[in-house]
Amino acid sequence: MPLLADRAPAKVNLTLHVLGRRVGDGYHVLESLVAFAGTADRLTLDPAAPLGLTVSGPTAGPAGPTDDNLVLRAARGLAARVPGLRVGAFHLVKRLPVAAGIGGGSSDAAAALRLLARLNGLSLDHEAVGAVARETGADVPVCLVPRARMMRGAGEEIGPALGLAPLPAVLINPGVPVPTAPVFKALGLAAGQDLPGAPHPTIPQDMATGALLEALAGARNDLEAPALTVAPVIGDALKALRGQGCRLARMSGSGATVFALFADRRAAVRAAAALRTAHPAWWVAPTFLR
Ligand SMILES: C[C@](O)(CO)[C@H](O)COP(=O)(O)OP(=O)(O)OC[C@H]1O[C@@H](n2ccc(N)nc2=O)[C@H](O)[C@@H]1O
Ligand SMILES: Nc1ncnc2c1ncn2[C@@H]1O[C@H](COP(=O)(O)OP(=O)(O)OP(=O)(O)O)[C@@H](O)[C@H]1O
Repeated sequence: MPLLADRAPAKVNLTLHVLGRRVGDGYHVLESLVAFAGTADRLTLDPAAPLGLTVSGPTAGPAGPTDDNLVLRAARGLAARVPGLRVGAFHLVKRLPVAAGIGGGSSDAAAALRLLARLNGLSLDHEAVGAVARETGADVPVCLVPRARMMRGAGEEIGPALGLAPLPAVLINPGVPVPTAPVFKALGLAAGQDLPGAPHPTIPQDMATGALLEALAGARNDLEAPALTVAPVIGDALKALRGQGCRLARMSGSGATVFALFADRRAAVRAAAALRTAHPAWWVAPTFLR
């Protein structure tokens, strides 16, 4: 059987409202419009070999020990739940920045589940696939079918694909890894506490881009302020994007990656070139979000 291959695109939280913090597991309750970039890691699966993983690519080192990789955690989780599951040897080409708020590890795990589902003729709606996605990380369920949609709860409630027009964008990571847990902690919510704030705008199916941009302007990322206390360089990255004549600039997830939306692809490519010249050490990616 030939190699199976898939892409693991970067996840971008176009909005991220924190509604409060749950009693019990202490996870935060969110409402987030999530979209996916063209920029991606790449994952292959060789079904002729035993379960394993090799990693190459520019961010293979920062992704940490191979045995702890979310690709293997997801694969082992699915094998434990589905008797007789066919597995294989994965190879990950890691390009996305790590601990960056763009869910690279989550998207890799979701790609592993898609490849195993394909190899075994399983539907992505299979109960075991959903359960393993939730166990592997809060962002994994939304990455299973990477199309713009709403995410709620702690990440386990996934809305339908919204059919938005692709948004020309630039992603920037200023090179500082920002782990997720300390950013949520810096919000300072006690278990059971709500975070007051204007409600999330409704995003209907097939929303026109102009109306979407208006809705996005009226929304926010509640993790931006706490992330700025953890990594002040995020402020420099936002300022650099805003200097490029974008329609909207905001942080994704728990940072440090920030994104800007542009009127068209040419404007995004031009801004990316200028940002690379001004900040050669930053990761800069012009892309479409969809
Ligand atoms: C910030 C987001 O990226 C937005 O999409 C996600 O909510 C985080 O997703 P993730 O990195 O896959 O999160 P996990 O690896 O499951 O959790 C990392 C840590 O973040 C905190 N966490 C995560 C998700 C959530 N809804 N509330 C939380 O408080 C918890 O302290 C947890 O220990
Ligand atoms: N395939 C993987 N890619 C990246 N990191 C991985 C992977 N597997 C395990 N990890 C570990 O997971 C941690 C978080 O990595 P990741 O890049 O997914 O964070 P993130 O972009 O902040 O995610 P999120 O937006 O979901 O919070 C890293 O510290 C890394 O050691």
